[in-house]
Order: sequence, then structure tokens, then C-alpha cells
Amino acid sequence: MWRSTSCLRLSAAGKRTTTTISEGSLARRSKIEHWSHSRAISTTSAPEVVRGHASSRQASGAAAVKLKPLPSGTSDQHGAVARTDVPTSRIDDRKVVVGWDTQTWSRYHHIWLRDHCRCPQCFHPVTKQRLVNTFEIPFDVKPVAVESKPEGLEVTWPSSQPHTSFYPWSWLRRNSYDPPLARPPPVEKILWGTKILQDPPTVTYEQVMAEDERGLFKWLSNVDKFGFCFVSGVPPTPEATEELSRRIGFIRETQYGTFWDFTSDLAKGDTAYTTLALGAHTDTTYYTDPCGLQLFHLLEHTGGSGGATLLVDGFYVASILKELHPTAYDLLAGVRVPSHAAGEPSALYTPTPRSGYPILRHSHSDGELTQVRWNNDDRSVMSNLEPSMVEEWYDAIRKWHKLLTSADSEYWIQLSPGTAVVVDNHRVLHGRSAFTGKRRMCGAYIGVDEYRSKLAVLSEKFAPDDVVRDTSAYASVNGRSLWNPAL
Ligand SMILES: C[N+](C)(C)CCCC[C@H](N)C(=O)O
Ligand SMILES: O=C(O)CCC(=O)C(=O)O
Repeated sequence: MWRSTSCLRLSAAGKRTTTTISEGSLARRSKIEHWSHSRAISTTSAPEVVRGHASSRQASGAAAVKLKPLPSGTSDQHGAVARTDVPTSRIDDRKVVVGWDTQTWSRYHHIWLRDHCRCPQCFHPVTKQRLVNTFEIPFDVKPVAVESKPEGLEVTWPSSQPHTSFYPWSWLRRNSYDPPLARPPPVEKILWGTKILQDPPTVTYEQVMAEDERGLFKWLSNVDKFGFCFVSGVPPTPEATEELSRRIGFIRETQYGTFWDFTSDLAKGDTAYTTLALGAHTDTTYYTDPCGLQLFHLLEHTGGSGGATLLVDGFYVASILKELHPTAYDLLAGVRVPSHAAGEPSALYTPTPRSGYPILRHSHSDGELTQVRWNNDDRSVMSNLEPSMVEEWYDAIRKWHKLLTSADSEYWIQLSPGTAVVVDNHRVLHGRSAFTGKRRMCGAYIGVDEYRSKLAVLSEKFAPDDVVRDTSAYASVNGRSLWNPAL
């Protein structure tokens, strides 16, 4: 173990203290520090086991990086019980080879390992940013030694830049690229049709607003799984609805304002501000980065009828289209659709590139459907179609439309004051029936990154990833593991 004389302290009991960090106490980004480090002689019985490196340049007032003791069953200089399933490791010409078992090996390039060192001098423990200068690592850097420790791989780099790095086994396995090894499956998406009306995902306002954020995690987990979730018991005011929206993250301001409270007065240049029916669509298709979530709360509807809310699971409908009409599916996945928002004199939105994006967007890595982007009212001129494709494309979107509007796909609900709904605008389409009378709807957009960030923070707390669980005991700073696979 190493005693760092660097710059961050967790209290001896491992409780987080207020961390003040002086810039001077960290290695500069400009070059790799020539480390001098003293091999700690402490044993794991000491209250704190420290991992890191003494920088040859100590800023004044640096406190020691003190992390919590390694997990039980850890070996130390005095031969405490070590785990028996420690992977093997050896140095090859350009890579370190780790043997997980007799059949499974991973190879990590030396420069890759050095670049991913997460000691406090190479990786800022508070900001989780790289400090080591990647471009000053000798391209042919090669370890002088590797050692398989119970909790991870220890690599000692050449004496010209003396430095010891440590990589937890769980982190190495998760990030194995030669070969890629099994990774946890993505969160299950539950596809639904009209029958979701029997038991739609719902949480209470009280749960969502509770200080411990467990209810907030439940709400966003439902959105992640179903693409939408109701919140019942919301005070029927724009103020309470805005506060509810901000529980997720800051609201995304657009040409329609920040928190919107609208009715059919054409206050903004969009048909949402009329009494017209709106077919199933996703919003802001005309932005390069369409909004992530959309929250709606009907505050009032008097003196008329209609104005029911429509929800359609775009992933569900796409799965049926793929099954029944694969050629049409491929066209929707390949043809770019331009769109615009031009109803406000002060705004004329079109996406970059101007040709827009396909209706169905897929992950490049695994081909999974990741986004539905469809608003036929906001679609611009289809000027990029090959002449031979024109009729085929129109046939494809007719097949798409037919499935979107089928009784099996449509989930109609009459919202009422007190029940808000949040929709994943990258998956679930929404719409409404025409209406008469005075109808007042409020809500907000949340950016997709704000939504995913909040869900990630809540997941760290309530459903941590295996690598986070494995490493947080000894490598957490400000409640975040340095080895979080998201980093
Ligand atoms: C939600 N709010 C009423 C503020 C605006 C609605 C804008 C709808 C627009 N046609 C789109 O699809 O993005
Ligand atoms: O008025 C509604 O219920 C929904 C309007 C709409 O589709 C939108 O604002 O995007």
C-alpha cells in the first residue's frame, strides 16, 4: 500500500469531511510528475489504508489521501487471508495479460493502462478528471512489474517515471476490450400498448417530493422502464408542478418559455396553442438535441369537452413494424427527415444537419433502437429522397402511421387536475383530442442529459453498479467511486 501525501482527506472513520483542495497540491496537467514514493510499511490493521503516490512536488497544506480499509479477505504484508480466486497477470511485449480463468484472458495495452491510472496524481479524486498528460506518456511505456493483489492488479512503471498504478479486478473485467467481456444488460424496457391502461406506472407526489429521494428514484426508474409515469396527488398549481419538474433537474428553456402554462389562445405560434387535435408525436424534432422529458399537468378544463391525452409507446410500435414490415422499418431507420419550428417570428429552428434525422435512431454499438423522432406536422420538405424512394418512403410512413394509430397502440387518458404525467420524449409519443371550452395545461421540458444524469446519481445511491459496489468501500470521494464504470 502507498502513503500518499497528496491532497484529499476522508476522516479516519471514513466519513466524508468538507474537502478543500488547493490547486497547487495536485500534479499539473502539463507533465507527468517524477514521483518519489515511499512504500508504506503500515498494515491493513491500521485505521486507514492509503493508495496513491507521493508527488515529488508537494504543495503546502496538502493533506494525505486517506481512503477506507480495503475489503475483508485482503492480503497485506503480514499475510492476512487472501482471496483464492485472484486472476493471474503477466507482462507481454506491448500488453499486460490477465488470466480470469483457464479459458478467459484479457489483454491491456501498456499505454492504455498507464493512461487510465486513477491515483490522485493521475486522476483528480474530487473532479474525476484526468490529470496525467496522456501525450507525455512514452508511447512504448512498459511496466517493470505487475502483481496480482486480492483486490486488483498492481502495476509498477519504469524507474525513469517511477509510478505504481492499481486497477480493481472488477473494473478491469468490465472494461476488457481485448476481448470484450460480458457486461450487465441494459435496463429492461417494458414495451406496452393500450392495455397499459389496466395498471399504468404511477407514483405519488408525496413519494417523489420525499427528502430521501427514494420515491424520485422510483419515478425515474419507471420512466426508464416504461417511457412514462404518472404522479398522483400533485397540488393543481403551476408552482407545485414546476417544483415537481425541478426535482428531476433544471428545466430546459425553449422558444415557448421555461415552465409553460398554456391554453388555446395561439399565444405561441404552434398548434398546441389551439383547440385542434394533435396526432401522436414527439416534441422538438426540429432541435439537433430533442428534449428528453416532457411533463404535463392539466390544471383546468371547463365549459367544454375533449382534450383527452394520447400516449403511444414508439418502441412498441417500432417492434411491430420491424416484425411485419422490415423494409419499411429500415427506411424509417435510414431516411433523414427535416423538420422546423417557424411559428414564432423571433425563432426559426431547424436541426443540424438540415436534412434532419431518421424517425428511428439506433445505437451504433449494438443496433438497439434508442430514439423515436416523429412529428408529421413539423416535418419540412422531403427534398433529400432519391426519386426511386419517394413512393416507397410514403408507403413506409403510412405503415408506421397505421400502427401508431391502431387501437392496440393507443393509450387514451383524460388527465385531470392533480395528476401529472412525465413522458420520455425520445420514446413515447403523445397527442390529444380536439376540445372545446377553456383548457389550461402546464408543464416543462427537461433535457435528456439532465434526466439521465439524475437517474445515474439516484442509481449510484439506490441500485449501485457491481463495480461501484465492489470499489466504493475504498475508492469513493464525495460519494462517487473513482472506478464508476460511467467515468
Ligand atoms: C409543450 N409546449 C406547449 C410548450 C409546446 C408544444 C410545441 C409542440 C411542437 N409542435 C413540437 O412538437 O415540439
Ligand atoms: O395539450 C396537450 O394535451 C398536449 C399538447 C402537445 O402535444 C404538446 O404540447 O406537445
